[in-house]
Amino acid sequence: MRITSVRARVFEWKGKTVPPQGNFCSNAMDLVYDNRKNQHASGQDTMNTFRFHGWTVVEIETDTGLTGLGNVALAPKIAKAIIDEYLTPLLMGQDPWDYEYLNQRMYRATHAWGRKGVGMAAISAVDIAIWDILGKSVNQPVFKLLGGRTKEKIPCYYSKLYRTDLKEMQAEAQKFVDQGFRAFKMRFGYGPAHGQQGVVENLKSVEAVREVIGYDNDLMLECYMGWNLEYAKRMLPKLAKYQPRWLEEPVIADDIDGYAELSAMNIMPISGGEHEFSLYGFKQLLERKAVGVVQYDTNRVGGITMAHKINALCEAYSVPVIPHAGQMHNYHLTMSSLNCPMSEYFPMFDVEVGNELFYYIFEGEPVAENGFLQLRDDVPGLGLTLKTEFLDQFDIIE
Ligand SMILES: O=C(O)[C@H](O)[C@H](O)[C@@H](O)CO
Ligand SMILES: [Mg+2]
Repeated sequence: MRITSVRARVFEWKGKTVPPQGNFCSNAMDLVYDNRKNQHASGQDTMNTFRFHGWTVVEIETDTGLTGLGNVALAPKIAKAIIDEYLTPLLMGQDPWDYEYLNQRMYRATHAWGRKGVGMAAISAVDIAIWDILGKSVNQPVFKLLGGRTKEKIPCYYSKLYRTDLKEMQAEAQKFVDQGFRAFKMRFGYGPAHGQQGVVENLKSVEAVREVIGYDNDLMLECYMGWNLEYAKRMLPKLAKYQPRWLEEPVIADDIDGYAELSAMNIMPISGGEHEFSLYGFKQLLERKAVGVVQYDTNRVGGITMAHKINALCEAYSVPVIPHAGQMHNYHLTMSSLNCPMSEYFPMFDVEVGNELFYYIFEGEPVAENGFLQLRDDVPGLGLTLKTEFLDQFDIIE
């Protein structure tokens, strides 16, 4: 089998989006803008650089008539340029079954500038498309090529609960308790720039959500890189009584020592990884005991080939892997490893941050039932096709 074409298109959402309210989600930009209004000079909210309203879709064709689908959401236009300019020439005429060789070829060819961030995200999209082809070529779902079915079905956690009015957050939590979810991730709205008032607001929101979901359900807390070490050290003891399953990305991804210091406090597991890349990035996190839960995203970290290696590394360190975002490219990794206990799950909503956009582009994503997801044994490859229903709400950049 040989690769005959690589097509990368950017799907830019031009449909309705839900404008975030103030203090919607603490994030890495909070410390550098006017936070009293939770916005920066241009009047937009501080989360506005963390929007996923564009998505690059990769389609790889082979001489046997197969097409593989890949995707990347980080810096989609840049990812497309990297795929077109640097990766495609490395792939043409190659055998997709040489996926380790091809992953290494892309990783090493772009190593001078691409080993973190959008370089790895672009490689990820290509690698995911390659694995889609492999599954289709042997009429097996991708998870069967990675280790098979380790779970009858995949437990998943409801992920949203961005910081809004507390009653709204409680109503949202109740709605998904009623749908049978047993685990919930919420977002803080405040961080170091919001002072003691923000500390109080953060604690109020956790109290409010716990009040609804009780203590026989898991609660995870998302900071999205919006705190710093000093603030997190103050917050952890205050949060302990709420028994969170993990506290996510309290500091920026490069502050690995900060992660390690918070983990060493042993108050609650610290999770991270959605902004880390490559096998070596996770080797660092594990060796330095920075995280107690690893959350790479397969469409960022280097693709299925890289994620599969990281799954094995994490297993050796007894650190569970719960990939960022759910989505099919992650579900296959979770299904095929006993060290992946559950998946993140974003239900389909109106487009807000953009985690939901996946549903507007792809057909085939499993819908959670009673807090579980299912992957089918009889659907080859990733199990995705391109959706046509919302095409008119995208600008597509060829
Ligand atoms: O863990 C997550 O789901 C991510 O951090 C979200 O994609 C991001 O939107 C912040 O909630
Ligand atoms: Mg996160």
